[in-house]
Amino acid sequence: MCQRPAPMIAPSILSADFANLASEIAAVGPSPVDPGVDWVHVDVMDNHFVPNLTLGLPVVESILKATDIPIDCHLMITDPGRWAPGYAEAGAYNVSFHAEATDDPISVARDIRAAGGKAGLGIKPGTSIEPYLEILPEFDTLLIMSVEPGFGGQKFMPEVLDKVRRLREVIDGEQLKLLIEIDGGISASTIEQAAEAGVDCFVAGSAVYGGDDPAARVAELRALATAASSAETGAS
Ligand SMILES: O=C(CO)[C@@H](O)[C@H](O)COP(=O)(O)O
Repeated sequence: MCQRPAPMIAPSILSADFANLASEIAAVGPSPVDPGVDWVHVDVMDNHFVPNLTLGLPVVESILKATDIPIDCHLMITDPGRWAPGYAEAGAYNVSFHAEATDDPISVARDIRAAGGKAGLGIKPGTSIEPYLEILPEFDTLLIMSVEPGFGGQKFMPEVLDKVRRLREVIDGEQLKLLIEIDGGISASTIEQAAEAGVDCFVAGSAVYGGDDPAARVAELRALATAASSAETGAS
């Protein structure tokens, strides 16, 4: 048992109204029900790495001008070495690319950090984290996918929590400064088990933007994650 930082909530705008991104992001900012989300999660998909197409750097640049909330870019693209540093240069706080998309994750991570961003490594549900454990210090975030990347609104895959537990053990044992982020199917019914397994940052798309009160949904998720995480670590 050890104390961990308060759980972070990162709404995914994949489920927001793309014609009104500035107001959709403002809707999860500080409000009477919640202090405001920790990160806004932006899914960049290229229709090559995943069978879907979303948005790219020009839209991220506009989002960065529209909000002060740190932007968490999740690149579901081939050739991240070519594109990822540009998102960090533009001002994205965290830039995650996929382990399955490159043979040289260390170089990509170093280029993101050199461009001023935090570096994240995305891991698909079927990918083992074992080969990556020895390069964890190269990263600031490990993004564990709990659905197959590509679409919002899919069912949470609880089996990926074994990877979260393993990571938690290594991070705590080696006292690494690394956040575990989970993405896919996170809702009021699944967030507690993810928090108990050791997740730090929770991405939620449809659970936040699928209803008519995103701030209330964020507050609910935050309360559930905080209670479950505190029970697990023994924090009061
Ligand atoms: O990266 C992805 C999907 O590939 C996610 O960020 C989704 O946006 C999560 O959506 P929900 O599962 O929370 O609806």
